[in-house]
Amino acid sequence: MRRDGGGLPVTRDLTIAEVRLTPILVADPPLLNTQGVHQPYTPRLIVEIVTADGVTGLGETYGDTKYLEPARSLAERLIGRSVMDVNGLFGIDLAVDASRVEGGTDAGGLRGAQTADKLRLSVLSAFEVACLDAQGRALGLPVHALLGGKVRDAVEYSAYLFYKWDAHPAGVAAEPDEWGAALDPAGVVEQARLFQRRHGFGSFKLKGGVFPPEQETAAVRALAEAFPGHPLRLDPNGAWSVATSLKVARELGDVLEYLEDPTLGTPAMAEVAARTDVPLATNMCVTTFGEIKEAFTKDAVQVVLSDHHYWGGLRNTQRLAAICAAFGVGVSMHSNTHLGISLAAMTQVAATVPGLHHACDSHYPWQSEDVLTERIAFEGGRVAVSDAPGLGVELDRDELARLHRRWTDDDGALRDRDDAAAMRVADPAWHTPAMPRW
Ligand SMILES: O=C([O-])C(=O)C[C@H](O)[C@@H](O)C(=O)[O-]
Ligand SMILES: [Mg+2]
Repeated sequence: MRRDGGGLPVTRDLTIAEVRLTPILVADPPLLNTQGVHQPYTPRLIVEIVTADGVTGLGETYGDTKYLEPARSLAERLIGRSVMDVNGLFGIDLAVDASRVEGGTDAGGLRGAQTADKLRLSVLSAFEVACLDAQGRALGLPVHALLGGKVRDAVEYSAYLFYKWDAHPAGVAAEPDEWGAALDPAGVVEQARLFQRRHGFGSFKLKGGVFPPEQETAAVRALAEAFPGHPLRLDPNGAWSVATSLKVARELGDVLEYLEDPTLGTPAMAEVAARTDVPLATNMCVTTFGEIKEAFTKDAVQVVLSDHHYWGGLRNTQRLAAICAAFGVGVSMHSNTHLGISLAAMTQVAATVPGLHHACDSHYPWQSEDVLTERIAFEGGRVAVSDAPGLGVELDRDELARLHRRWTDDDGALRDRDDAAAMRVADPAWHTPAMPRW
């Protein structure tokens, strides 16, 4: 218990008095993936949980409409509960509209199967993080201490390379983009050099599934020549058949740290894994606890990329890491257009995971806008683990208001991320590709 200067216990009223939900639209460059291209602005939801004596905890999650509806219902039901009652939070019967999700895939297929429970957890995770942040601020402890303590002082991230255009299509309102185009091996290497110069990253992941595999293989070869000995990954988001996956694994086996989701679904991943020594990583076929058994018993994946948003928060991320350790499966982190609150949360939990042997993914360098008073810095590709109370970040209210105004001003076209629709602006004939594409 904290004590005041005279040694007396300080009592805190940790009852939740207010919950503020702020949907925002943040700038996103024209990054290409197998579904299409990123919209010029992407939705996020910022959660603030305020205690009776004025401590505010921050959380962040996906901001599409399907997340906002359950978030609003949850926010109302939290008033009067304690920020300490995180187990109780997960026990709240949070009804989500299953018809919106069941049988579908997440983000047009980039994040695996969508289920009502995964949607529920993706919402709850932001509230869990906000509760932990509030607890930490109230108790004067960093979130990692609330999670059992850090086992490292810095968390390594990888450069997340994308094929990209130099700008969004003509006529589309967008923020200036200083990265330039990357549409061939030379462009990819140039982008990697920029990432290394700006942030010191030592490992590189290329988002693939955009061009035929020969072109992407050539880009990874060019990276291997430019950065000899550095860990490299290629992630086509399931765009390849088993045969194509095996061909790429043969051609790049000597330079790849792992291949990420070369093909769709656990059975196909297991087939690939059985016939190559290249480790397979996933943020698509193992995205929920229910998917673990089949994948691990079939030895379909060797690395799971956790994402605290859809796995249901920081404590579930620790549980996932423990299960992976028991099965000898590696663990790392998936990332998706998140801002600094989530990067701080990822860093706090990653600091507590003992067997984290792979650099985590982060889109953060692509996000030119943030809602923090101070951006989080990568030094030598690492984020220092904050020991400040809570997540160790502060909200920039003016920026939050500005990005929220962008959301309210939007006619609804951008409030639900749709990479295929964004691609149709440039190519009206574009449709979501049938998988496997190659
Ligand atoms: O598979 C992955 O690593 C991702 O899903 C990350 C993102 O969705 C990425 O593909 C994107 O945003 O285009
Ligand atoms: Mg992936």
